[in-house]
Amino acid sequence: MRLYDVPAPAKLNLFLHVVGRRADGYHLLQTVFRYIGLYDTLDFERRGDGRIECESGLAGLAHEDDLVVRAARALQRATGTSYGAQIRCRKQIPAGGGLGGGSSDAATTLIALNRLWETGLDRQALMALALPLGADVPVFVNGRSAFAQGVGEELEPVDLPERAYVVMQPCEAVPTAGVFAAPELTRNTPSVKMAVFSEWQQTGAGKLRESLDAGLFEPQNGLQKNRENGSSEGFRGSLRAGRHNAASLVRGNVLFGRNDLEPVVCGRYPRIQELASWLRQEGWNARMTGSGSCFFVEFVTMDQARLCQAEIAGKITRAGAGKPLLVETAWACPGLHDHPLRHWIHG
Ligand SMILES: C[C@@](CO)(OP(=O)(O)O)[C@H](O)COP(=O)(O)OP(=O)(O)OC[C@H]1O[C@@H](n2ccc(N)nc2=O)[C@H](O)[C@@H]1O
Ligand SMILES: Nc1ncnc2c1ncn2[C@@H]1O[C@H](COP(=O)(O)OP(=O)(O)O)[C@@H](O)[C@H]1O
Repeated sequence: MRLYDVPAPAKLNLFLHVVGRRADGYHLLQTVFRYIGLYDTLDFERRGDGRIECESGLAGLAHEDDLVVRAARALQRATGTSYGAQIRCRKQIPAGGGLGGGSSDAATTLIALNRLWETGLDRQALMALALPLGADVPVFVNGRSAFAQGVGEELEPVDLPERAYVVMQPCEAVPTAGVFAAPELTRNTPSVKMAVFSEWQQTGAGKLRESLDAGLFEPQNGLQKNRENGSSEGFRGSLRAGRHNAASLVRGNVLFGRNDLEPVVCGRYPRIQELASWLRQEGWNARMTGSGSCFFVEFVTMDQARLCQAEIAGKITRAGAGKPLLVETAWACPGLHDHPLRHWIHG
C-alpha cells in the first residue's frame, strides 16, 4: 500500500495582529490563513514492522525532530496501530520562511497516514493531534482558508476571492521563537471582528473608515505617499474616497491590517530590512508572512503576478551585482480556496 505525490501546500498570513499574550508565554493572534499553490510533495509506503523512516533532505535536522516523523509517531501513539511508514518529503517550501512548510508537511502526514493505516480518525481527532506539533498545524488539517484566533487553533472558515501571489524568499531564514520573544514586539493591537476583514475583501476598501480609525491600516508604500503630495493623510483621504484602485492594480492590492512581526524582523535582520525598503521604493504593496522571512504581493490575476515576478527577478539580479542577492527565489502562484486533501478526512 502506498500513496505517492501527496501535496502539502504553503500558507500566507494575509495579515497578522498580535493582540495579547497567554500566561505560558504563547501569543494571542488574529490572522487570516490562505493556502497557496506552492507545495512540498510527500510519498508514503506502509510498513508492517511499525518503523517510521523519513528522508526529507533538510540539512541539519535530526530525523526525530522532523515534523513529518513527529506527526507519524503522534498518530501511531493515538491509534495504537502496528503499521509503520517509509516516507519521502520533497521540499520546495523554504524552512523558516513563514510559509508553514514544516507544519503543512506534518498535517499532510497525519491525513495521509490516517488513510494508509486505515485508522479512521475524523477531522476533530486529527486537529487534536495537530496542535501539540505546532501552532500552525491545525490550520492545514482544518481544510479551509480561515480567520484564526487564540494561538491559531480557533478557526472560522473564510471565503476569499480569486487572487494570485508573488512570494519572495530572502537569503536569510528567521526562527519563529526569537521574533515572539523580542521585547520590542507590540502585543496590544486592538481585536477586529472577522466581518470587518470579510467586508474589506468583498468591497476592496471595506469598512475602511473603521479600520483607519482603529489604526489598523497604515500606508506601506512610499510611492503612494508621494503620489499624494507626500502626505499620508492625503493617501488616507484617497482611500476613503475609493481612489486607491489604479495604483494598487499595478503594484499589488492594498492589504487589510498589517503584520505586527514585520517591524521586529526588519529591525533585527538588516538584509531583510534592505529588501523591505527596496520593495517599498519600487512601489510594491509587499508584506511579510508569519514570522518571516518571506514577503508577498497580492494580485487579482496570475498574469499580473507573473509580470511582477519577472520584474522582481530581473531587478534583483541587477541590484545584486557584486553584492549578495536580496532575494533567493520568487514564485508566482495562485491562492487556493481549500486544502487539496480536504476531502480525505470525514467531519
Ligand atoms: C507566526 C506563525 C503565524 O502563522 O507562523 P510561522 O511564521 O511560524 O509560519 C505561527 O503562529 C507560528 O506557528 P508555528 O511555527 O507552528 O509555531 P510553534 O512551533 O508552535 O512555536 C514556535 C515558538 O514561537 C512562539 N509562539 C508561537 C506561536 C504563538 N502564537 N505564540 C508564540 O509565542 C513560542 O515561543 C514557540 O515556542
Ligand atoms: N519537514 C519539515 N520541513 C520544514 N521545517 C521543519 C520540518 N520539520 C521540522 N522543521 C523545523 O521547523 C522549523 C519551521 O519550519 P516551517 O514550518 O517550514 O517554517 P515557518 O515556521 O517559518 O513557517 C524549521 O526551521 C525546521 O527546523
